[in-house]
Amino acid sequence: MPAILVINAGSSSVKFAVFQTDGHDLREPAALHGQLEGIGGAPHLVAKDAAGRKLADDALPHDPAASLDTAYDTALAALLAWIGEHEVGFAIEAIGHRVVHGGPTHAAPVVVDDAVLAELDRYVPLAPLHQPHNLDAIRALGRIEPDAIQIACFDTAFHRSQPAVAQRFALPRRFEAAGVRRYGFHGLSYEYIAGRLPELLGERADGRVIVAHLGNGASLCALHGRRSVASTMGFSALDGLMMGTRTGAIDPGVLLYLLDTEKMDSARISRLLYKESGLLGVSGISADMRTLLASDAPEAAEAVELFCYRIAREIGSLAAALGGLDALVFTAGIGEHAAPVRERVSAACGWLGVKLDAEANAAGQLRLDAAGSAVAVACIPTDEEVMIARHALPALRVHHAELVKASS
Ligand SMILES: Nc1ncnc2c1ncn2[C@@H]1O[C@H](COP(=O)(O)OP(=O)(O)O)[C@@H](O)[C@H]1O
Ligand SMILES: CC(=O)OP(=O)(O)O
Ligand SMILES: [Mg+2]
Repeated sequence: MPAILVINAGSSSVKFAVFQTDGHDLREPAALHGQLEGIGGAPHLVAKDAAGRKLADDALPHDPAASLDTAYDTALAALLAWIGEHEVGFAIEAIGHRVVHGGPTHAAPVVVDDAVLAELDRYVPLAPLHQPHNLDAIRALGRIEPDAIQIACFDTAFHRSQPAVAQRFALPRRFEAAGVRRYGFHGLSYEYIAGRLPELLGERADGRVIVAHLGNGASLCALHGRRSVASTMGFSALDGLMMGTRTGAIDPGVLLYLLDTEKMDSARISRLLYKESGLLGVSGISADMRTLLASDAPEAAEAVELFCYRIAREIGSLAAALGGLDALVFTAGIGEHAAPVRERVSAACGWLGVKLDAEANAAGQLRLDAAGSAVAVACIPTDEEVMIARHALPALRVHHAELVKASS
């Protein structure tokens, strides 16, 4: 049975899914899906079938002395071997990857060859927490499965529909020409959510909608007509909301202070902004929302307070860009599971007409707005993997057609 393997590679984990293809169509949901965590440390594989039954919950063998490159190769090879053993008859036709940064050129998925890989390497400094791992996964699978077609699907692509004013910085124009502009991220997640809106919101789906993707990385996207019109993330995945370990938007004067007065170099500042700040930095306890919500420490409470405050302020900003608000949608790890965060953010957006149904919120239902709420509120589990597979299949067909044309 032909199939598409999807890889969503993070800094220390890889989410994966295998979708069967019937002729030209994708068979949903995924036949297999799961997560490989702890690469470079103690790798652990969890896999489930289409019905959600657990097929694996295993520690994988690892060599503590191995480099991260070797650890990635070993972990991905173990994953492929596991897929081969557990689903007899899958023939992986293509591998679809989430690649966080597609730069100014890529508004659609692309088949990866050496030239594309070299171009995507240039965006590593713009997304240092993600891009290297996305590209490592492509390289590792190129070594392990040299005949499979690999297709990159970009987090930035969905935002290319934004008006020029939303993508522009107030810098001299030569910087924009050099690619210094707002890109926006989490696009595969927003695209998936945009596709679910009609069934959940009816005619409001095409109205003014703000989606809050609150995971380890967090951002907001303003949708109108289910297209991205603005986002809180900009040039890099650092801008906008406070995140697990990232600052979000910060007064650029602070960076000058760190350089000039604290004498930090750029590598030190980068570590501070990407890895030591956010929920982790403010709480001094953890980057994990579950730990903070369960903690009695005042610092944990202050971190959660700031997280929610920043979201509410940025919702105000995007509502201004949209000229009002018809619906608010929560998604990703925190958005889907942390009812207290949804409650606080919604309460702070009361002035916009948001009124939450406390019981529906506590139960994590799909629709959360109370009777009489001027704004629809929803909680929709995101699915970046299915979005990647939906992009990869047509890209693969086009690639095959081009090969046939070239050889005739
Ligand atoms: N039950 C829960 N309650 C509160 N927060 C949760 C819960 N489950 C997951 N999370 C939060 O979700 C975050 C991860 O979200 P996820 O979307 O998986 O992130 P990423 O894909 O960026 O790694 C975790 O850091 C954790 O804080
Ligand atoms: C772009 C980004 O921040 O991604 P993630 O949420 O997976 O860290
Ligand atoms: Mg994520």
